[in-house]
Amino acid sequence: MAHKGDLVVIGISVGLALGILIASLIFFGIWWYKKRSNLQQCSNESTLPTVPIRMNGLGTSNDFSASLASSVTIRGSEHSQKSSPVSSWWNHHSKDQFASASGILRYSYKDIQKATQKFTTVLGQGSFGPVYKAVMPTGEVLAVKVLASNSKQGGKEFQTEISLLGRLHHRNLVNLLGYCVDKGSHMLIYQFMSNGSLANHLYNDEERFLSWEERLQIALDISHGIEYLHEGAVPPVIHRDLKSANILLDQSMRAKVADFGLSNEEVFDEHTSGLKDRLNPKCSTLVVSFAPSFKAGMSPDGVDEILDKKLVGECNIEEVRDLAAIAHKCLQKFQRKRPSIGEVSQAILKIKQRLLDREMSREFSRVLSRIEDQQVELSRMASRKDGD
Ligand SMILES: Nc1ncnc2c1ncn2[C@@H]1O[C@H](COP(=O)(O)OP(=O)(O)OP(=O)(O)O)[C@@H](O)[C@H]1O
Repeated sequence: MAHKGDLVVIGISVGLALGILIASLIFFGIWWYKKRSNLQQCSNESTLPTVPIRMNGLGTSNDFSASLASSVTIRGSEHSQKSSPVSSWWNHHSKDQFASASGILRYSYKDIQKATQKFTTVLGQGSFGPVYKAVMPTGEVLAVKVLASNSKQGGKEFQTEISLLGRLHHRNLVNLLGYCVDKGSHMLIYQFMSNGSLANHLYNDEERFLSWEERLQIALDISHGIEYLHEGAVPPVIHRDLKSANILLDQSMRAKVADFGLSNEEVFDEHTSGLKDRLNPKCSTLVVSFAPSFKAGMSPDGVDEILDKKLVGECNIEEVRDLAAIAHKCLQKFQRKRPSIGEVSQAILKIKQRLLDREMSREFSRVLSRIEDQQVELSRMASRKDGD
């Protein structure tokens, strides 16, 4: 017969064992429940929309899709995404489901028709098709590029522009804000650039004169935009149609690079030489800023001959020469002799810094001379008072 003390020990042990078992069951139950609800949440998120589709220019619909995410490479994301062909999303996903993971909104044909007053607000005409100004019911002003139905490369360009611009965001690039695929029309919707193209400002005498300071800033803006395309985008993007018509100016005359219709990611070949033809687009970056007729092979000393006549006497010729020297380097025949776009930006920044220093010392001497004038005036008043 068991001893009374033994029974107590056995009872406590059994109790402890049961307690541990129950605690483990509770712990396991909570863990399992949490895991299950996490999994459920993840599967819900993967089918959930990332971006609302705007309908009628007002609200948002519940028609969402994350489908583009697989075909769009966002900076810092896995390189493997690059292998998704641009056209695959177009062929394999319903148009109604398409929405970009990068915040591009979808508009209906009716929205755009209304916002462009039945397509009467023409801003210009490019090889892609006409561009219209659109005022949305919210007051937002946009630029709508309509893909001409007879455009040869239009369909492909349209796909390229959406997939490229959807993932490229920089203050010196004209951002794609939306698109419209409706009633057989394809449209791209961009931020509106109220001061139009740089080409217009350079070649149209009726446009306001661009000062040297503004031109230098425009060159810097362009080089920053291109630097982002070459060195910030993954994979890098080469514009391939960089010209003053594709540089647009905002209300503060700050420049943004536009029109990626001819951009082509295929120029990047990571297995061979990296960026093929790496520096070609850089050549035109600076040239537009001061001399419409700058030519390859021209010495930077010849800059006086090609300087925009409107700038003569209105700029610091040393700064002009320095900028010409950078442009000249960009036009070198051999690629290895040309600077990288990062070097170009740095070089322009230095010129801008000198310009700012010059402006500051000019302002300083202006203030000094004002103080001197006041001192003279004060001593004159003091001597007059002494005379009284
Ligand atoms: N986002 C915008 N904001 C304001 N105006 C614009 C905008 N985009 C284009 N435009 C105007 O529409 C015109 C045509 O633009 P588009 O980009 O279609 O052609 P392009 O660049 O002039 O020529 P191409 O297509 O041959 O390169 C531009 O010159 C500009 O005046």
